[in-house]
Amino acid sequence: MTDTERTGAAQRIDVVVVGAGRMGQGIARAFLAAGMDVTLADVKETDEDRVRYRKAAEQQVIERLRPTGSDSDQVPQLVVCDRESAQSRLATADVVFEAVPEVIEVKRSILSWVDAHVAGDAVIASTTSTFLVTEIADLVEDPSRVLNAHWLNPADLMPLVEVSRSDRTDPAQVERMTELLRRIGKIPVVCGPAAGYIVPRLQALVMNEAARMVEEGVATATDIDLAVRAGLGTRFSVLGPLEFIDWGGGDILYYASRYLTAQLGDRFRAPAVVEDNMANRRRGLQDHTGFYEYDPESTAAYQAGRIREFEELLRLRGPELRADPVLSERPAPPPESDR
Ligand SMILES: NC(=O)C1=CN([C@@H]2O[C@H](COP(=O)(O)OP(=O)(O)OC[C@H]3O[C@@H](n4cnc5c(N)ncnc54)[C@H](O)[C@@H]3O)[C@@H](O)[C@H]2O)C=CC1
Ligand SMILES: O=C(O)[C@@H](O)C(=O)[C@H](O)[C@@H](O)CO
Repeated sequence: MTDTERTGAAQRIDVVVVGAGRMGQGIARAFLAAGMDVTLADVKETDEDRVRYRKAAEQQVIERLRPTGSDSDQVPQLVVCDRESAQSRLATADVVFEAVPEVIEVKRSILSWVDAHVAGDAVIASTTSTFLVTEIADLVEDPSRVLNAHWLNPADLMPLVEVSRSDRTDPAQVERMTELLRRIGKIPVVCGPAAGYIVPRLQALVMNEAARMVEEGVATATDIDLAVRAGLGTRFSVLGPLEFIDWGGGDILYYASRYLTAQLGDRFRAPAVVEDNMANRRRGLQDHTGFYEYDPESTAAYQAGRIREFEELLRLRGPELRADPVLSERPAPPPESDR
């Protein structure tokens, strides 16, 4: 496809998803829901009944598809194909999402196969949760067209997609990917080749700390989950964590981190930027500067806007948060002395 064709408002973009499992199906659904055609390629070579596998994958994509957000009357087309048919699809692809298991040998073999068949100017995106884009880039001949597109699960529902690029990724390919993601209603963020992107890195700390609290008997799993849904999660869906440092006060985080470090250990130590902001009176709203700059003239309006977002969120989510828990907890094992 030429650049002129590509820049047209309603231009067709050939999307091929390689790997028809949980993420591949979700990604396919995200494109279909936005009114775009998609090819979902099942490329595993095996004696198993892959015809049946492909039929099941197709059924799962279609069954869970919600009404399309597109204005077009045209029904988007899903093609679920095998390795052989995928080759011709790759030859005309604009964008390829690799969604095979998180095993580097499998990624290597599939990406090298993709590389051998894909159109010369297509962008190749890995959905890997862990491998750095710098490692993925080494698996194809032209690293300038490689990036990671980390969709969150469930891929069709979660708005965020983290796009991770290496120094070798062509910025134009990053732009092309973020544009495409926006076109299907996703919210892309761009990050460098650092382990854990943004979300897995943050959520691993939260999830491990929650598990640790169960282990230590601090609270029940039900109460910890409710505390996150009604507290942390509710707040962080309106105010990002850095915005909340400024909102609540960088001084509070500075003091809290010292206390928690003394009580619970080094994993709570604040980074230098928090100490530095404290020392230089960049404590957020109160100093009109912190991680963000605040114009005193418009601060009240900004705060009122965020409060309205809270109210709207609670209007929608309040009843679910107050409902009885839907899960029953696994009873804690007896103490070792009783076993
Ligand atoms: N499951 C999750 O919650 C998330 C997964 N990811 C990432 O997405 C990628 C795909 O993960 P899932 O969809 O969960 O995996 P999955 O196991 O559900 O699907 C993998 C697909 O690859 C196929 N496959 C298996 N072995 C193969 C081989 N040797 N050659 C070619 N195809 C093969 C399978 O038949 C299946 O269609 C991974 O890199 C994973 O880390 C990213 C975010 C969340
Ligand atoms: O947030 C997601 O959907 C994914 O990033 C995952 O769950 C990853 O597989 C990882 O964060 C698991 O801990």
